[in-house]
Amino acid sequence: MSENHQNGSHSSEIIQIKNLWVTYEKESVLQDINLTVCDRDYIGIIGPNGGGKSTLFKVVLGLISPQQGEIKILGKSVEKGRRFIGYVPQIMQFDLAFPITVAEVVRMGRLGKRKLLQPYQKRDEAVVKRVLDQVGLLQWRDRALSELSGGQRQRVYIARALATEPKILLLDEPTANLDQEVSSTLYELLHQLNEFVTILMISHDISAVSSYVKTISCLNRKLHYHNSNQITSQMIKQTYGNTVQQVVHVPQRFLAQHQEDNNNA
Ligand SMILES: Nc1ncnc2c1ncn2[C@@H]1O[C@H](COP(=O)(O)OP(=O)(O)OP(=O)(O)O)[C@@H](O)[C@H]1O
Repeated sequence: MSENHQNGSHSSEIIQIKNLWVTYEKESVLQDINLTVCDRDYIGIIGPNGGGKSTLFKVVLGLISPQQGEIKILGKSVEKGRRFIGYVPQIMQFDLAFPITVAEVVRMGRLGKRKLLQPYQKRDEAVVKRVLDQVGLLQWRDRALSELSGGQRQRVYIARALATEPKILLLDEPTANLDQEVSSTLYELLHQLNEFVTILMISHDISAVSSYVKTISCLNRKLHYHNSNQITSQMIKQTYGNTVQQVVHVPQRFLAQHQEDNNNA
């Protein structure tokens, strides 16, 4: 069963996941995951700690192999298709004492585009300039990474992912440790990038997610895709298995009324 686009609103399929199972030490962390991601989708993936969100990204990136199931990226195997993915991991551990400039970090995104030991080409520099401009940091290109704020650094890592010229961006908790205002600016940036790139974003910040993404997937070992960005109390209970306020502290005003909630009212 395909988990999304049952309305047939999009055409080109970017990622297809079918009957995917991942097991660590006899414990199934991902159970029969089915998901179709289409061009320019912007999917927020929410779920409890340990629900398998990062594991899902790792399988899509080919960092771990599933026990069962199939993944296609632009119709290709993970091995061939992952070059179309730009990845922004959960916590970027850069030693800020290391003397590296913003442009040098972003240029790392071009490493996979060159032959070993080949110097950077003019085209690499043009891409670095373009993506720094896209994230609003062109004037910071020669500054040391350590001089930037947390929000600006996150933009640098997004620019590094964009420098790979991806069709898909995977972001794992991009606003972790950022305050609300900086997070909002980052979500605005992602909204702009979504005009030309498909986005899958893991977040615990479910009230923000519902404001910015197009659709939501709830993952707690099993995946439930919702063809809407409206979060209902039923979705939260289904995913977190408990009452909403106890588990995720989401203000009631962010919860859309589910059809059954309305019927029961
Ligand atoms: N390499 C591993 N070996 C064994 N168990 C693992 C491994 N990686 C993850 N796990 C376990 O798999 C489960 C899912 O982990 P995962 O990191 O995918 O969850 P998550 O939803 O991303 O969690 P969080 O929101 O806390 O980041 C957890 O119980 C975790 O302990």
